Amino acid sequence: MATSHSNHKYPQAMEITTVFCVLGVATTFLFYIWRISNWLWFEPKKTEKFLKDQGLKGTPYRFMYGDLKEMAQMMNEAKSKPMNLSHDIAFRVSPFFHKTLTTLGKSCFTWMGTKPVVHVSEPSLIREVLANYNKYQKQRGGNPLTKLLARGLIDVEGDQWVKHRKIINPAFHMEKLKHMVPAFYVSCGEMIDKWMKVLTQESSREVDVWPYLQTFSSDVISRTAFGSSFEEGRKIFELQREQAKLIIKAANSVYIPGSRFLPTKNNKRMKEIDQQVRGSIKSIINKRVVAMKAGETSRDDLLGILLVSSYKEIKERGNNNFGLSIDEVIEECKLFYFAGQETTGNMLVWTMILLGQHSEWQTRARQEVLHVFGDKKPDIDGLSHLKVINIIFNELLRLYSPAVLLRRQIHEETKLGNLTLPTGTLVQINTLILHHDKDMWGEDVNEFKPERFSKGVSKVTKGQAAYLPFGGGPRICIGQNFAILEAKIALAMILQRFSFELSPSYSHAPHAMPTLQPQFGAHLIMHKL
Ligand code: HEM
Repeated sequence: MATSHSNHKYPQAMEITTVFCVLGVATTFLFYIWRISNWLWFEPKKTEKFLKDQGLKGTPYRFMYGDLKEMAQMMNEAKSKPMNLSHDIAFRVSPFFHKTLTTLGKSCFTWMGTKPVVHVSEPSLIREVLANYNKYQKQRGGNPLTKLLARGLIDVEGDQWVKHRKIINPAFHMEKLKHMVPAFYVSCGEMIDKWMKVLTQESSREVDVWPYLQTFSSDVISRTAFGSSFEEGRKIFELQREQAKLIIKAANSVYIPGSRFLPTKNNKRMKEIDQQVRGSIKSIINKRVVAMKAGETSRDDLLGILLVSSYKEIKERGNNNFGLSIDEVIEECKLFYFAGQETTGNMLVWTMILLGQHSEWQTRARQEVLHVFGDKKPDIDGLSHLKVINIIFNELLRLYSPAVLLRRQIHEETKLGNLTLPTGTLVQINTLILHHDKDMWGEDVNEFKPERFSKGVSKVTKGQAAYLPFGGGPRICIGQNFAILEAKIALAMILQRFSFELSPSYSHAPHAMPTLQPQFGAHLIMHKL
């Protein structure tokens, strides 16, 4: 009896267990469906309403991609042909943001996938965003593989940022930069020799100066970062360049969590490059550490200064946590390439293109260089007398700012002016669009007029945060002086030996990749002087 009773009970228990299992699976399934629907639809729609209710205009949220597809489509269209020779370039460089800000107003919102992007154009609010680096942090999320290009100072927050910035700062003091001038001479001398060779048969000839300037600015970083390990540095740079292309591709698509582990061709190559780059930098650092421990005096390259500064912090504070680990030093070295090479190369290429177009300014700049240095190498003291070149650079960095936008992200609900921004919002400052804003700069905004800066930057901007080629606030570019010094020396040396004008084959096509570059090169007619 007992047996038959229990036989009867077990199937019943099994049924109940099965029901619970099915219910459990169904609940888990529904939970994930709910979470995914929330992430892809309900949250963005709620945010859209929240922002609209505050009177902010914006693009309607579109499932999963937000505005990404339209952005890519508009960018491809813009890229498909050059533009006329005008400095009104924002519509080509940032077609989607330019169109949106023109139609919806300078303060509005758009969508990077599921994330809202609030565009900030009011100088007082820009100042607030840039000043509060703890509230407005660098953008997080997306494809983690994009971090393979560079982390380091540009990517850390809070106390970590304070620590890194303190250790790296000495490398960019004017006093230290002075020791880097010979590296600038050698790299620029090599570029000029190459142009001279191209021009051996004729006194003038068309040259696409863009690849030469890219090699110049990467050689400068290799030499100033690694000193005698320059050749190894060069190889690292080539790999980083390939990495940048793969990363731009990854960053411009919607990231499906976990997809970085898929063995796709892109993913595999990105990881391979990362290993090679890290391995090469590590071996340079190890050699240097061994040499330093053996009593060799530190070198005046960025790596040497970084190591000394890090050891000094550890010694003074008596704790390894105050210094940088080898991994962190590797990241800082990678960052020098990423942050310092392309930007400075771009600054120089646009300078040559603009001086090739505006010959009266080229003549004035050359007269100044010859007056200050004659045909001698430009020395650091003389550089401070280059007033014309100063204002040319100011105007150039306004019209053709290498970094076209700054982006931040908030991690809790935050008040900005009259707006309340929900957690996770991206805040975007469209530097290039701001630099081309008529209301700020006047009717002649799209003209190349260096004289507008003759009384200094703050006179033109009336002290407002409206001119941001190097960013602003505490996280302003650490390499600003380095870049200006390098650009001044290079331009002075070029002007001493060549005059140049735009070639008829030059196609005007400014393009953000991710920094502002001439898409079809920089074809100039170069004349030996
Ligand atoms: C014309 C040349 C350059 C331009 C236009 C430029 C532009 C910028 C901008 C706009 C930022 C701020 C980014 C942000 O706030 O999100 C920045 C940051 C930075 N730049 Fe530059 N840069 C240039 C050259 C350099 C050079 C030569 C180096 C180093 C060798 C460098 C290293 C850095 C670093 C490490 C940061 C991060 C600073 C921090 O977060 O504390 N830059 N740069």
